[in-house]
Order: sequence, then structure tokens, then C-alpha cells
Amino acid sequence: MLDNAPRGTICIEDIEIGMVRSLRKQVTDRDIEMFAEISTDRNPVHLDDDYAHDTIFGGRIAHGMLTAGLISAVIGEQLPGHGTVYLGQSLKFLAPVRPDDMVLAEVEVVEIDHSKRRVKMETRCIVNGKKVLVGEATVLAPSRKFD
Ligand SMILES: C[C@@H](O)CC(=O)SCCNC(=O)CCNC(=O)[C@H](O)C(C)(C)COP(=O)(O)OP(=O)(O)OC[C@H]1O[C@@H](n2cnc3c(N)ncnc32)[C@H](O)[C@@H]1OP(=O)(O)O
Repeated sequence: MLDNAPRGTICIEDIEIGMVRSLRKQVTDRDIEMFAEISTDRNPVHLDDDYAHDTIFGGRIAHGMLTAGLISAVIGEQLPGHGTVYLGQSLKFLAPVRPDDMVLAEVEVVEIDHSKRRVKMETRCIVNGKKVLVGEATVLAPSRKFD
């Protein structure tokens, strides 16, 4: 399930420190199976109940990069939005995301370099009020001058 968050582009000229955008998505078994298919990462901790039961997680969990993909979606669809180029992203996976967890993915602008059109953002994913992923993104933002 995806929020009906506004889509589009916020150009570098309109981006301000402290701006926040987010989406909510429930991570389903189907998402995990599709991500395994697309990425070819078939680690049984994601796909095999019996195997996952005997791990530190006690059950299947989502791929970390699937969760991280939700950050990419906020950046590419909302802030800055369409036309953004991802330059870098750090990630720390702090807690597992389990099938059917509702993930809130959030990005917050912390630094803007207008001369280079670069924006740094704190990025985080939250499940039931707990941070499961944190990191920092650097992006090249679209500009009205290059429309
Ligand atoms: C490749 C794929 O197929 C596999 C995947 O995608 S797996 C899915 C993605 N990963 C996860 O879901 C893991 C989520 N993380 C966790 O569940 C926990 O971090 C952990 C179980 C791995 C460790 O938790 P815990 O044993 O409770 O560790 P502590 O909280 O006690 O912390 C101990 C120190 O380690 C530091 N630390 C913990 N997690 C991270 C992290 N993700 N990145 C960096 N550092 C981490 C923590 O700060 C503590 O440090 P300190 O200096 O001792 O205070």
C-alpha cells in the first residue's frame, strides 16, 4: 500500500533546509519474492521459513536493499523528485523489516550546495516508531534553469 503523496519535482531553487518528504508502504511476501527475483539475491533468510526460524531474526525478513529502495522512491518521486540523479547513499540497517511490516521512509534536507546543485539528506525508515534504517543521501537536483 502506497500513500497518495504528492508527486513531481522540487527544483534546487525551491529546496530548503529542513524540508521533509515521506511515503508509507507495507512490505509484503510478494515484494520480497519479486525483489529476490529481480536482484537474484535468494538468501534463504528472506525466502525460507524453516531456515529463517533458526537465525537471530527468528523468522523471514526483507532484503535490506528492498527497504532502502523506498528511500530512493521518496527521492525520485518527491524530493527533489523527477529528474534527480542519485550521487551517493550511506546505509545502516539497525533492525529487521518483517513481511507485512508497514515502513515509513523519510528524507530530510540537511545541506544544499546551490553552485553544484547538490543536496544532502538524512534518510531513515521507521517501523512502529522504531528506526530500522538510517543513512545519508547525496543527490544532484533538477534546476529550472535546465528545463
Ligand atoms: C545480503 C542480504 O541478503 C541480507 C539482508 O539484506 S539482511 C536484511 C538487512 N539487515 C537487517 O535487517 C539487519 C538489521 N539489524 C539488526 O537487526 C541489528 O543491528 C543486529 C541484530 C544485526 C545487531 O543488533 P544487536 O546485536 O542488538 O546490536 P546492538 O544494538 O547491541 O549494537 C551493538 C553494536 O553494533 C552497532 N550496530 C548495530 N547495528 C549496526 C548497524 N546496522 N550498523 C552499524 N553498527 C551497528 C551498535 O551501534 C553497537 O555499537 P557499539 O559501538 O558497541 O555501541
